Amino acid sequence: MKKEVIVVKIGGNVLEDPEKSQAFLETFAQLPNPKVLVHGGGKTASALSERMGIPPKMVNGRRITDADTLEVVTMVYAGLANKKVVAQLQALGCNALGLSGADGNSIQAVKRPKGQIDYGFAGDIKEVNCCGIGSLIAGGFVPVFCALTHDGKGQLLNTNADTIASEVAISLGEGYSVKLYYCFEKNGVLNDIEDDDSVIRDINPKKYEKLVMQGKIAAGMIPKMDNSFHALAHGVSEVAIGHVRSLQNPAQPYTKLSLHS
Ligand SMILES: Nc1ncnc2c1ncn2[C@@H]1O[C@H](COP(=O)(O)OP(=O)(O)O)[C@@H](O)[C@H]1O
Ligand SMILES: CC(=O)N[C@@H](CCC(=O)OP(=O)(O)O)C(=O)O
Repeated sequence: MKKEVIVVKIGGNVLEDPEKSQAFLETFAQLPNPKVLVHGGGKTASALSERMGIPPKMVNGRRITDADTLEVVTMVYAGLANKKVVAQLQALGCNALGLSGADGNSIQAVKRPKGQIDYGFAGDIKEVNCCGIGSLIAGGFVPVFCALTHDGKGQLLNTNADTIASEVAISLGEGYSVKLYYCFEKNGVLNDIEDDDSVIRDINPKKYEKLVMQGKIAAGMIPKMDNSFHALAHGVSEVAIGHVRSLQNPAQPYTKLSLHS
């Protein structure tokens, strides 16, 4: 039987709030090893970008990353956000090791080709170095990835953190039974976004399509769901979306994804 590993993604909405962030990190630190954390930071990047006089531009939930924006996101994701998370985890006794996709050649990507929209320095993942990540895990480290990849020719690229989480989970599937958990500020995928008690417990692609058509699933939830189904279709054993409470206590409601009804 394959050994289990959990890949957890935490978004910028939780990280921005010191109390929520601390509560999440305490729960994450208590999860058994092996484990991997992927964090976002989009909200902090947008705020710093504004302060620097570079108005953030998002299209379909993805950031248009021109050269100036790439500098901002590199400072925020690989610097401020990653190092804060790592230091807090260390304080909780979790041997976190902060990484961008360039470190240890962990995640290579290609610059997204210009289509109708030019996303600039945004990267589509080409290859995850599962051996490298596997040896860090085997060495007792807890890899903590930020939302940056590289193209192998010296160029850093901005890559959606939900996508990094699903691709890292898929690559680890070669050696492990992988659980992927998207943790965010709500209780799960909601039937009514205003009602945190309306968690949809199970979603398959057919139900997802219907919920999108009804306008019940929108915005940042769409890439999260697409990444979730992609991970399930490529060997990840279990994918869930929910609040940190359900990571701590599986009896709490959360959304479980499946490919079949
Ligand atoms: N049906 C839904 N249930 C829950 N959240 C939803 C739903 N539809 C859209 N959303 C939005 O998706 C967001 C989560 O995606 P995102 O902003 O990418 O989060 P994060 O980066 O924090 O992981 C929620 O904050 C919410 O506004
Ligand atoms: C290309 C692209 O859009 N990258 C994202 C990466 C950060 C991210 O995904 O952060 P959250 O998880 O907090 O949203 C961005 O710059 O916003």
